[in-house]
Amino acid sequence: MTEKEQRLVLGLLAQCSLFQELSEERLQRILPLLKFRQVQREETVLGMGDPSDAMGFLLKGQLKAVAYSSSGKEIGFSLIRAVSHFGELSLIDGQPRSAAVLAVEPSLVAFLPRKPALELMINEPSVSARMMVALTQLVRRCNQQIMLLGYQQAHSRVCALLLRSRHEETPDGLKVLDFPSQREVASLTNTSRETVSRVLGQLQESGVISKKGRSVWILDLPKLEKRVLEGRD
Ligand SMILES: Nc1ncnc2c1ncn2[C@@H]1O[C@@H]2COP(=O)(O)O[C@H]2[C@H]1O
Repeated sequence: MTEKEQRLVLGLLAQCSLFQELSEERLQRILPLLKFRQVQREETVLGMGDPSDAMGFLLKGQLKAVAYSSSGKEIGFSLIRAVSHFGELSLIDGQPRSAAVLAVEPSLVAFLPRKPALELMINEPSVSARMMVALTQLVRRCNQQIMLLGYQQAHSRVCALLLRSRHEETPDGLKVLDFPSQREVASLTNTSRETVSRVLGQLQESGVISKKGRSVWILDLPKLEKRVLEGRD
């Protein structure tokens, strides 16, 4: 790796929430232990049930944690956005991988082998404290996902996902940040891509949202909340 590449990777690693309080010198010591992998869209990064040999860091791109039903249908657990860690669960409990991790788009990942990853967590209190926060957030997101999947109508599940997404106030309405592609929305809401397209179309027609390409704005928040509760389809 050239010096320029090293600086680039260090800058990306420093953005990972686990490393917010680590010195640059400590991060530099991690660098030579990392194994990098460029992955293509839909490529498997971690296999569900595989033994844990490393912890991953998503430096660029987007991944998703999924499982498959007995009929082979993809069940989306969560999207993983750069820069963040993944593959921490089997590292901590020593059990097989709890989900498959796939690339949503071309991505760059770095793997820290199991032994140094565990040493880092044990020897760096800030990393273990931040890992606890990350695990707490994971439980919260899982609770939200359980609530979302509990809605009988796909319409409500898609509306709930819209509500749960991060928003930003803009003059055009509440902009939904990082709204996933219709394929990923379908996987996260346990429905088909066609249904997602239909629901978004209906919401747009009734003035609840507006859409331009992949960008979505919420125009009528109370109505969207009502749609979740109504379970309309
Ligand atoms: N519900 C979930 N939400 C977010 N990430 C998950 C979820 N389930 C599993 N993962 C991630 O997918 C990874 C699969 O391998 P691990 O079990 O080692 O660690 C897991 C987490 O990093």
